[in-house]
Amino acid sequence: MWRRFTSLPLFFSHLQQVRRADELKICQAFCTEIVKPPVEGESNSRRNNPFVAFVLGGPGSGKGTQCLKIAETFGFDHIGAGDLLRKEMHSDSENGAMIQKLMKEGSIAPSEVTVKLIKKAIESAENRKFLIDGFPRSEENRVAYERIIGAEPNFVLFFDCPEEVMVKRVLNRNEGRVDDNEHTVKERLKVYKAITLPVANHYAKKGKLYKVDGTGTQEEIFERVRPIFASLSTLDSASRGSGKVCIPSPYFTGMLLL
Ligand SMILES: Nc1ncnc2c1ncn2[C@@H]1O[C@H](COP(=O)(O)OP(=O)(O)OP(=O)(O)O)[C@@H](O)[C@H]1O
Ligand SMILES: O=c1ccn([C@@H]2O[C@H](COP(=O)(O)O)[C@@H](O)[C@H]2O)c(=O)[nH]1
Ligand SMILES: [Mg+2]
Repeated sequence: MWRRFTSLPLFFSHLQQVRRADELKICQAFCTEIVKPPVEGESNSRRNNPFVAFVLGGPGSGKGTQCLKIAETFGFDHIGAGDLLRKEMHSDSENGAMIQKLMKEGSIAPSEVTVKLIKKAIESAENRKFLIDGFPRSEENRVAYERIIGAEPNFVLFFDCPEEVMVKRVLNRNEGRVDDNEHTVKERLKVYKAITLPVANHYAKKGKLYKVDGTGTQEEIFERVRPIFASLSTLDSASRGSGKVCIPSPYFTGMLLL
């Protein structure tokens, strides 16, 4: 073995490499491995694979508010599924009336309509890092997205918030939304518990769900979110070339209780 090393420094550098490899294995055992976000100047194949974080939580849990902060701080594009549908509703689209009716009822639009709008938003963006806010709303949405886009999200951010807090926030929101009223919010909560929470559970089982306490001030919540995205940036530079990064698992809180 000594013959392989012509000098003592070379031998110690080999020992260091072995130690780093061992440390990496230990780190991987405690981490959720996700594909790292693309960086400028990368090869086309990596750039063509967008980095996607789904953002889920009940109505009024603060998804949109936090997405704006994440997008601004960490350079993501914010795609609000509900925003895309509202834009479609206010356009001359053939689906406008159907979307308005579903929104008023607190129901979910057909997957093909929503996924088509999301796909268009991803494809027309310069950026390759996306927050997809308020989607998927159902298992059917999830399956349609993964089939049409051809990939799972890199991870899922979930805002956990008590019902009474969410209802209060929705009823205080003053943006002229057709669904910001007591009747619709009650329907939306039913749909959320029955149809959307199973999607969050699906990703929790896969180790992709990061649950964040959605109570407190907007700033307090963002301080809980920040380390998740900060670890992506830090590990991105540390792992350049490997195509993978790890998010340390303290943020992973496992299954949601239904
Ligand atoms: N931490 C907070 N404390 C108090 N109000 C908040 C907080 N976060 C957001 N809000 C306000 O609550 C309302 C709902 O927030 P937001 O629109 O971000 O929720 P959402 O999860 O996107 O809801 P929806 O699913 O209905 O789109 C907004 O008026 C927002 O300004
Ligand atoms: O994937 C989606 C997202 C939204 N909707 C409909 O829009 C409203 C409002 O959505 P927000 O994300 O809260 O803005 C929602 O209640 C659904 O009716 C949808 O169908 N599919
Ligand atoms: Mg929203």
